[in-house]
Amino acid sequence: MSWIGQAMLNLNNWYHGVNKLKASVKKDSNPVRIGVVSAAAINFVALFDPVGTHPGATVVAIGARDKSKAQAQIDHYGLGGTCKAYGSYDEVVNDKDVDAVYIPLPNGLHAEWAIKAMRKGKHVLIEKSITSNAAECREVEKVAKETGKLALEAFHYRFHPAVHRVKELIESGQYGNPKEVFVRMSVPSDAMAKNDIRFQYPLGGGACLDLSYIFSSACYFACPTPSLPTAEITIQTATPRIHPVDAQIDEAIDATFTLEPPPATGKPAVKCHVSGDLNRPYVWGLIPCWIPKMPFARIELERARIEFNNFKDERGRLVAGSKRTEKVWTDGPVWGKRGEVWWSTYRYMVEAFVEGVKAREEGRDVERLPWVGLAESGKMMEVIDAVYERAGLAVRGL
Ligand SMILES: NC(=O)C1=CN([C@@H]2O[C@H](COP(=O)(O)OP(=O)(O)OC[C@H]3O[C@@H](n4cnc5c(N)ncnc54)[C@H](OP(=O)(O)O)[C@@H]3O)[C@@H](O)[C@H]2O)C=CC1
Ligand SMILES: O=C1OC[C@@H](O)[C@H](O)[C@H]1O
Repeated sequence: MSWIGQAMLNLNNWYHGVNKLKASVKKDSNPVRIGVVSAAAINFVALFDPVGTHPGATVVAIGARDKSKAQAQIDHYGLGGTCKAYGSYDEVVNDKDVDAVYIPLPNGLHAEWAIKAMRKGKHVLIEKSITSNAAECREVEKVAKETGKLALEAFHYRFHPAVHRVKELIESGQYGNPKEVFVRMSVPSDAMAKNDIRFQYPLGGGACLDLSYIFSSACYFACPTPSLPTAEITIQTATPRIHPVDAQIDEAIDATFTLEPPPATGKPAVKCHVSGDLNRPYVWGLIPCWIPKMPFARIELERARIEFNNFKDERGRLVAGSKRTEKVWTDGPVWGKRGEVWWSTYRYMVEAFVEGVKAREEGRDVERLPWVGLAESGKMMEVIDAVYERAGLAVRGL
């Protein structure tokens, strides 16, 4: 599945000449040294590519269950020289030359390895969904507090200036309060193997956890920041489409819920509708639906509608008010002056993570850094648990 993201990124990099630029990046004398647990398909897009243009970070170790797989990734992406291959995840979290660990494991293994890494003194960047369920997320939060380590869910879309601009338009009040939010995300038919990690219950499979952007973005747009962790969220409906070979797996999910911001915000409740599909059904049961559909968010306000196309991946896509289109690629209300037109959502995320790690190590506070706090990640896991319960499916990881 990650090959789609990789193809888009390669095109972007080719268009903007990013590969030449990577060759000329001079690393700082004290970069954040990142180790990776597993040779996951997403590693290039989410980490190797962004680190390639970041002077303050470097990838120093990859551990896979089979060492040759880690070595193959190092060779394939030209990380040799600075990056060690290990035949286990333990070796990565025990490596004293690793400052932070990126965790792109199946969702059901995130909590275990995030906790192990933090207990070994590492900061952690944890792929979405942060854990299998809310209880595990609370455990991650507890260990982050105990160890003083940073733990960040890799919700890359939240670091892009275009998303911040949409949020700014909503919160400015110029169009009134948000009333309804609709978010859709789907994957073309047959894009993933039948035994993909997303279709395995013991690994935390299912559309809710895999496409958790739909819950995260709907709630982010519906609730004034920073009150989301204390909003009242009530699931109205949750309709899964069950995977043909595993009755515990939601291959698709359609859910509605109301989000009531805390009374202190003075904001009214918002109706949310989210729809996620890991295997778009064949048209008339005959024709595979391979045409990519960009992730899409629509926010209905009292006096305008905002449509945000490709809200997840872009690179500054579009922000449309009632009758105009805005394109935002850099800077914005959260970053201030920062970024390049070719920075991916992941590049922005790595920018924030590295700055957060450096600040934590130096005992400094950072101002205005985009972030997804653990209280919010935990709240989203509560929503996903509740959707599973409402759908009559087991909460993952129990
Ligand atoms: N941010 C984004 O845009 C995206 C995020 N993701 C997230 O990244 C994570 C990984 O996804 P993706 O790269 O597509 O997945 P992959 O299947 O490519 O990678 C998962 C890795 O997990 C390891 N693993 C450990 N135990 C098991 C097991 N029992 N069965 C299978 N694999 C195991 C494997 O590591 P080893 O190398 O040791 O064999 C494998 O490389 C998920 O959390 C997913 O939600 C995925 C795609 C996009
Ligand atoms: O970006 C994504 O798109 C498709 C999903 O299966 C994947 O895990 C997700 O992060």
